[in-house]
Amino acid sequence: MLHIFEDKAHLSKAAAELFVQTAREAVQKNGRFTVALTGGSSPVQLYSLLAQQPYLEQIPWQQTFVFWGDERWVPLTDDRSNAKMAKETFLNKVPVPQEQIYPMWKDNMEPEAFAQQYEQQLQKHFGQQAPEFDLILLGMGDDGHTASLFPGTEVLHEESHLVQAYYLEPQSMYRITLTAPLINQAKAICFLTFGSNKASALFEVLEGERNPEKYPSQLIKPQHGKVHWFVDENAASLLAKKQ
Ligand SMILES: O=C(O)[C@H](O)[C@@H](O)[C@H](O)[C@H](O)COP(=O)(O)O
Repeated sequence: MLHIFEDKAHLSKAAAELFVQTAREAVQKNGRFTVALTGGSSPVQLYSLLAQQPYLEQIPWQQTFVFWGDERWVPLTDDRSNAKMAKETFLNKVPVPQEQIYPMWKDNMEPEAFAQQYEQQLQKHFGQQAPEFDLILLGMGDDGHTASLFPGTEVLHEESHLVQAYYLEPQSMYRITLTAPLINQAKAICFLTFGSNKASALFEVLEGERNPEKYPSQLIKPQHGKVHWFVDENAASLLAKKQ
């Protein structure tokens, strides 16, 4: 479902409302809310809103469990860390129990072994139930990547694992990512996409020919859940169908 907003401020406010509503419904139904966060610059405004009223008091923080959609394999003190950014913008300011926050990093561990451990943590969290996140937030790069699902990478074909680590040659670093089959089990997914630099990729992903190898965001098609594209007018400028 496509939602076009005037600008980043309106988009972020609507995303905060979606976060609140999804969290409250999940807790009402299942007693807890499980979310995967995105990194990058797109969610910064949303995250700071979540730590402010009225959202702060509307979110059931005690029942919230926080995972990440992807991460750069860097320590939690590194400025490139998605976990560091989320902690600074909201997690350190809200009453979510520390032990319910699962950053994608552990000192003195290899990324591949860590990815396996993260997968086990997810399996433990979901127990007998299918690993369905209540909400996964995603960004999209101007090359059409999402999470750490980059064009032309092996991980795009992963079918058996929930989490993968791999070396991303062009960036000379390891990345950890939830895989597309896991993301697609989510009950709700929300892409945060704004700026004219995203317009061309957004057009290709939503209205272009199917080519997920080149535009990995096309892989994101939830089996049972909903996908919300929260975009601003600049990002939507090349779309023919505006709703
Ligand atoms: O950076 C990350 O952690 C994510 O891997 C990545 O998928 C991100 O969401 C997009 O690159 C969009 O980034 P921006 O929000 O900075 O445009």
